[in-house]
Amino acid sequence: MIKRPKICIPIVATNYDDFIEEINLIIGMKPDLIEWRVDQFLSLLEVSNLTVEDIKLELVKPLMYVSSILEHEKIELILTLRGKHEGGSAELDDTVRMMLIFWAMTQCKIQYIDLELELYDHGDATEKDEVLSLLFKQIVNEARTQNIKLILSNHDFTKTPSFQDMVAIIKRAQSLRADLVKLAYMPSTSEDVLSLLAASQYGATVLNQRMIALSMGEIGRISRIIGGEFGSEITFARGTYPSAPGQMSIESMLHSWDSVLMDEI
Ligand SMILES: O=C1C[C@@](O)(C(=O)O)C[C@@H](O)[C@@H]1O
Repeated sequence: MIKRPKICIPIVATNYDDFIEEINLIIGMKPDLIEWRVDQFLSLLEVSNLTVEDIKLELVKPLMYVSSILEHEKIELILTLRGKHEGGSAELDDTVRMMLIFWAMTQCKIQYIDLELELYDHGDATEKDEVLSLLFKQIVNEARTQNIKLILSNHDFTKTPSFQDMVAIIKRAQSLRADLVKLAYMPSTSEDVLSLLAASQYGATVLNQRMIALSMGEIGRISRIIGGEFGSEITFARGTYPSAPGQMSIESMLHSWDSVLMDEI
């Protein structure tokens, strides 16, 4: 029987009214998880002119709303405040971003936090890097204390790394105590999709690492349906708007699984 991963739908609203409308629509779609893309929510604000406290004020209402309504609906929440260099939408400094993530974790019930692995692994040891590494460790510790699952992620919207590079990324994230490692890449060829799935399976079976693996765009779409067979535990479907190229509606996803299962062997 084909293994179905959990389905996550992202909220990509850019203001509070749209946010409320979107979340209620998405709840009606009955996903297993909802990802709040906080970077999208902040994307129309001049965040570089705001203090961290100002940004917290913008976030507090939607944060309380999303966490309480999802707890009531028994849908899990992934909080993502992604950096620009990995496809995020807000012009936020990495340090501010990490401070906001940490703060959000202390405000309400969140089940998963998504952090780019790159936030920890970013080359030269400058003073700023040290601050970032410290904040990274604080977030990891807070996640442990509160039993929030830590997703360490890596994205590339232009290409797919080699199989060896993907395995190295999984091992690195594993050494930083990731609960789940997420790989999301754009393929140029179908071989890239195969490599991504192979890396996911290697992570899940050989490295014993919980995985999420997505190949984006049109060629990659198949990975969103069959990823479960290759160890990927969560797939992303489109809600009101997609948060990445290639996302399908939840109905198409369920339909594709049903049609494979219903056809007798
Ligand atoms: O990392 C991912 C996966 C994703 O990029 C996708 O390809 O569906 C969508 C993002 O919202 C999420 O954070």
